[in-house]
Amino acid sequence: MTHLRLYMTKLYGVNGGALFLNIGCMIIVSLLESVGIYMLVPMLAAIGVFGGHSEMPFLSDGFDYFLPHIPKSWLLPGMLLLFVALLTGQALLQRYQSILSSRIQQRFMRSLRIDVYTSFMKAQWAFYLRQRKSDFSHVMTTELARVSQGTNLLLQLVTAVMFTLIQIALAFWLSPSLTGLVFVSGLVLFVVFRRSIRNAKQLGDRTTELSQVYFAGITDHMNGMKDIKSNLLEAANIRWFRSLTQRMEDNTTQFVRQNATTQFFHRIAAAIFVVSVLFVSLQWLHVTPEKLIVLILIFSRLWPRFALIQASLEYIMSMVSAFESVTKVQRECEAFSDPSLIGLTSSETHVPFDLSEHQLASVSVRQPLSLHNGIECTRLDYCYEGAVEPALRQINLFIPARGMTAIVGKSGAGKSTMVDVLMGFLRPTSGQIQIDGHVLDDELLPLWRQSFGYVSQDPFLFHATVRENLKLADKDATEQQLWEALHFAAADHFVSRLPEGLDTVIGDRGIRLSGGERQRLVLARAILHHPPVLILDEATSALDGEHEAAIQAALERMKGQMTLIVIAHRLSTIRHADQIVVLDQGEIIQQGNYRQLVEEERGAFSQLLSYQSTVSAAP
Ligand SMILES: Nc1ncnc2c1ncn2[C@@H]1O[C@H](COP(=O)(O)OP(=O)(O)OP(=O)(O)O)[C@@H](O)[C@H]1O
Repeated sequence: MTHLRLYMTKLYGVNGGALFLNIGCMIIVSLLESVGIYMLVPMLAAIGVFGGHSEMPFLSDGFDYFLPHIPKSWLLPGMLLLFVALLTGQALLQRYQSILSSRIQQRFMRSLRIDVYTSFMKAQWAFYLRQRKSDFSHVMTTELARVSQGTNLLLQLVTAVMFTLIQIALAFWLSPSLTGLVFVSGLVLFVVFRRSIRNAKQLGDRTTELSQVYFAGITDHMNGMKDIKSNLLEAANIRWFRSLTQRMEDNTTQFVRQNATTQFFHRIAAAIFVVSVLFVSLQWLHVTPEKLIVLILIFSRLWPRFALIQASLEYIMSMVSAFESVTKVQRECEAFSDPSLIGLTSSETHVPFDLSEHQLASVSVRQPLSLHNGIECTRLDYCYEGAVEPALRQINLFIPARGMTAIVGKSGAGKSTMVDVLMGFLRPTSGQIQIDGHVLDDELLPLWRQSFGYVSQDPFLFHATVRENLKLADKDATEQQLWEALHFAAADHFVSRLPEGLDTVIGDRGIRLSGGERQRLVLARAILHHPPVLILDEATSALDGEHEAAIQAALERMKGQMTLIVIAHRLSTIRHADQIVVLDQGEIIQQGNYRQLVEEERGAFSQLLSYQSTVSAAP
């Protein structure tokens, strides 16, 4: 119920007055429909079915007053014309109301999509370490689609309820006792089937769970296709997929079976009910034939609405689960909101979900810090959530501006964690980082985030052209600047050989390029906006000797202009670093330049070097 209330509040928050306008239109459409039904009586009277006289309320007086004044030959055409005019008016209004309903639904969905997507974007990196990425795709696609369907049904439900209430009022006016009877029967049916609404919610929860597993599974399998193929896991995966889709099929069938059963009982009840109405009206209540015609017309239209209300409620309850999972993810994201993206909070805008272009531009324009002295880490600790041992402990380190600092160590030593903490993606558990003497806090973080370029071990490229991928870093970069950056990253030769040069579309995540080519493109992108700090996390691991030497030479040239922080497994690449920091189990165990560290023969660095030379000398 809390989620249903939240949902309604949001629906109203986004659409405001349009919701009331929609309800107003629904009331008028329902009223016009009732008048249409009611007009059948004078029409039938005009044909002479009731002998030219009617006992219907209002109409009897009307007939007595108007009929003598209207020429008989005009009566039927006049009535028919009025009937057509009425139905045309109703159809026009209904058209308007359908469009309005759709706009309400679309506007609400857009708002919800933007809210959820914005909260994903605003979440801190630490949040993504805890979550399966497929859960986000699942929420953004399947769950939001279910909420959209639910919203449509909700609006239909409101229409059905409006129609029902107005028709009941009309029926009550014609025959209170008969209407009372029908109303009580409707309520009894509703109470009898209340359980099925509760069941629908449970089935909806299970649908959410199953589709989450489905989504996570196919995402993992697509990402790990090479491993699946190389380990002959195809058959096992097909078996898993069959079993899961079987459960999904059973769940949906169970829901539809329940819904169909409810509908079945409603239909049986409708048949019994029409017969009973006829019997009770004629035998005991002595209802006149014209009233009976109108009442049967009303009730025969009303009863399917009862059934529709019941069916819609079941569907809506199953959709509430989807809304629940959307709001859950959104709340979790908000709990991990990144303070450096505070500009994306749009509560002060007129339309809360709609960030203006200006706001978006203001948070995406880079205004980097210029680093003068350096970055100082003092007694820095970092422990991952749920981990027993800290990944970084008591790190005291000064990274001088415009120099090259290399971080090395065995696998799992804490190098990537160190870089993530330096970038402000992970907040230290204790200790602090100072940038030119200023503590890296929530206030400084937005500026700091604009001040570095980063190339990861697993560089990311979008399914777009080379040009579009590069321009993500600087949308105003000129052709010359693009080629300069490519040249710096030793990528100009291979890009110029691509079929359409800069305008060649590279595949999904750059899959059509080799690992080394991807790394070089991402490096070109990172330096395009001339960041004061450039962080390379194993950024040259996939390069061959020739290209690595080209990048080394370029980095050499950059020394003195920007601060370089490099994580490298291949120790030959950091020969010219100003300082090398050796990490082991999250601690700094050695520090100095290449020559100093090599001279410490029993030191960790010399050991790392000897492992590497043994490996590279092995036959
Ligand atoms: N998301 C995480 N949750 C929990 N522990 C983590 C997480 N990421 C890393 N760790 C742990 O933190 C420690 C340091 O990991 P980190 O990735 O920083 O090492 P690394 O030196 O970069 O290793 P590699 O050279 O293999 O990339 C490791 O023990 C690792 O298991």
